Amino acid sequence: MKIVEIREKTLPISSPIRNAYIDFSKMTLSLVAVITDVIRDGRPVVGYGFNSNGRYGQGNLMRERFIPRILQADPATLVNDTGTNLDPHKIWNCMFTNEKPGGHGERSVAIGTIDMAVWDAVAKIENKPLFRLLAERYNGGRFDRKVFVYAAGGYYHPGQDLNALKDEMRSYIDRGYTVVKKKIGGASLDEDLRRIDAILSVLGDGRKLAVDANGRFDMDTAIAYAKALSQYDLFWYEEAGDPLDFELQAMLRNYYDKPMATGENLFSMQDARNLIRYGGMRADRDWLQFDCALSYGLVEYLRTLEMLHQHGWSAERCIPHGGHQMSLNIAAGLGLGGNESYPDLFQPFGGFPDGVQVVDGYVTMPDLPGIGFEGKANLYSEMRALSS
Ligand SMILES: O=C([O-])CC(=O)C(=O)O
Ligand SMILES: [Mg+2]
Repeated sequence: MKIVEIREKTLPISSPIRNAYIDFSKMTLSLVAVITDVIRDGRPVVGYGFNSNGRYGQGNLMRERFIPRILQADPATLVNDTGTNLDPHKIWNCMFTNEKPGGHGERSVAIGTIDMAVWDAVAKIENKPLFRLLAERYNGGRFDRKVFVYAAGGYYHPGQDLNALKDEMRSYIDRGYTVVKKKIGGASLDEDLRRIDAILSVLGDGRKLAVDANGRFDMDTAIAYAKALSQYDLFWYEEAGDPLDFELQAMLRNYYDKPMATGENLFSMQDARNLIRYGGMRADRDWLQFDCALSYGLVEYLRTLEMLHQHGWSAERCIPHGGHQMSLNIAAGLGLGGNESYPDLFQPFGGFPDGVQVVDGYVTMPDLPGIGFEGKANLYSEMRALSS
């Protein structure tokens, strides 16, 4: 069997919101289809992938380097030993041919997106949900259909007053979420505290609220926020400083003993390892948000999980960024602590298969082959348009 074609289309996921660092008015993503010669129900098996919000579409890199490398390789070098399915690890090595180490950023997004589509195809060819396949291959068969999810929102919307912010947060709780997230650092500390107080008047408990600074703060500002946020007992304080400023992250623990989270902008196992080595993160309370779609895919994420294991970290401390069904499958199949979700943003890409409800902060994975995109009608219609 072999891959016959790989298509990419860059699509808008724009909205007028902003965090402390960027606005999303020009945000795009790459949608990828990996078309195989395996026929099921009269149609070729196609794997799909897309990159999460925050980095832009990567069609040029894919077309220049990664897609040609796969299509020019001898197909026999990209399949498993029995020749019955694709081997994501071999395909990853093929994509990474003639790439130097270090400098991860856009290339890791391009490879991560293709990797997602490859895993989707592999699980579809085995005719099972990806979370089951991952559990069988890498987790002694153990999976948990129930995955914790939290609602990420609380962006700076033009013209949104405190009452509208409260309504937004209430709507997440009404939809079954038990933890919500808001942005900080896009306003003054005083203004952010007013926003937090308003939200807590709805939630009633700091542990139901995470805050995310998107890497905006220098050391002094990160510490000032740490001191001010300490009063609330929050779910987490996320990405206070630059993602590669491990000293800032390590210093913060002297001012903030509640949970912190970071890692969504670390795009390789090596960068993740530096965070663990030098970032002062605490395995008993902090959270890691590495997002496979932005960081060389699941093949690399497996290396990251192995690295964490060697450093005494449980996979349960991982709650990936990105709000996609790929990480939902990884969470269910490999025992992560949960997954992000953006109930009203980045549609139709984010979210769950149709009919999947959030109940007491958890979703239950349905039995759809592959990642499960076919179960989300508005997403699947974009995917079909690319592959047909
Ligand atoms: O606003 C963003 O860039 C997304 C983000 O940080 C998150 O979901 O944690
Ligand atoms: Mg974030």
